[in-house]
Amino acid sequence: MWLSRVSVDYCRVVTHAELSLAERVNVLYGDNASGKSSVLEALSVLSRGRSFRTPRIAELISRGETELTVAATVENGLSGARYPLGISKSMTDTRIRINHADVPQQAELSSHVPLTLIHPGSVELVTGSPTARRAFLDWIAFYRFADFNMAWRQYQRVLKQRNTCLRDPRQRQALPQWTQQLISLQTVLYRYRVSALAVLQEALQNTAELLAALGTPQLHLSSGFPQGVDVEDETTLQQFFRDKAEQELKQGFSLYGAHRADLHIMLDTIPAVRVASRGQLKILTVSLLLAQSYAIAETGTKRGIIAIDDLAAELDEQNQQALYNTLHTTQQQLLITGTHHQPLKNWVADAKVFHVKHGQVFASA
Ligand SMILES: Nc1ncnc2c1ncn2[C@@H]1O[C@H](COP(=O)(O)OP(=O)(O)OP(=O)(O)O)[C@@H](O)[C@H]1O
Repeated sequence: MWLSRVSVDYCRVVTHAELSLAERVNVLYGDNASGKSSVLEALSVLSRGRSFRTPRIAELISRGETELTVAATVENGLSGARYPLGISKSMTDTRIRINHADVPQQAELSSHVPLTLIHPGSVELVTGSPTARRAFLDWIAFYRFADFNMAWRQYQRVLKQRNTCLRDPRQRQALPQWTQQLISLQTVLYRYRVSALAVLQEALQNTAELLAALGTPQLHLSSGFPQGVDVEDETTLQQFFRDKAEQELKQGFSLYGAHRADLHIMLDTIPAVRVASRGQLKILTVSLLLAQSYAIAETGTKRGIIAIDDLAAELDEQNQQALYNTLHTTQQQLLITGTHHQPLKNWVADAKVFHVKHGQVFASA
């Protein structure tokens, strides 16, 4: 899938923009604060329902306005289908439309916009908390496995109920029931994540040039239980939760389970965050995110959308060249932003170029 047209209304400094995109490479250049990232944030809202810079929608809506809207035309390369979709978000309300019909859930919209975003803050994937890494892996599972989203949502619901039971003595009698449900879902989620990791590892081979100097990272999934606990064995988990009952009741929330899983990213058996330089962390992050995009794109049309905000940030010329070589061989639709300096020169030659100026977007001739 790729986007042939995108329109953005009232996203930060961008009050209105229309972009007629190229199927492969699109470059958005402009001065600092001109609105390049705002356009990518708008795409992030379309794909994931939120920005990559803030969880607060109020910060995203242009000052003085009450609602932002992002609309696009999706082209499905394989089936030849073309259809519009869009999302409007106010402080209190979200409206989603796909092919002229109202849709209640963001997940449905996300499934039509397989976007991977790479931005200067992305490095938190390696350096930050496990939350980002779980979401990273789950995003692959979401696109690759049809029933993953249902299982994931069910898990969130069960976890919430179980935490209420742990916290509130009046609800305590329902604890065994929610614990059992939580146990049943452990295996399901764990297996999805193991499969997502396998897909990711295979896709990572496509980023070999980028990783040449660094070596391929070792990726290990931890289940959210102490090492040695077999999450695929219900009896083991039942006994485990019985043993931990006192500890969990004391804390008042669920201390173990898929919501505590992590994807450990290692270089030569040491956590990457402890050995890699800042530039190397960036290379590693970019490789992982590209692999994520390839993993997602393997379904259906074998295409996805990759948006890279501020491509040049912290990459030396050799790594920029390696990134260029890597991306050049893929089928993905690319949106790349940067200031109009040296780093974009590689891309501009075969790209559709947009100039972003004071929140307006102009297609270059
Ligand atoms: N809610 C808002 N309404 C209007 N303008 C906003 C809002 N939030 C932020 N801005 C302004 O929008 C601009 C943000 O631009 P953006 O981050 O998209 O720029 P950019 O072209 O990516 O810049 P850079 O090259 O520096 O990364 C800033 O000037 C910021 O002050």
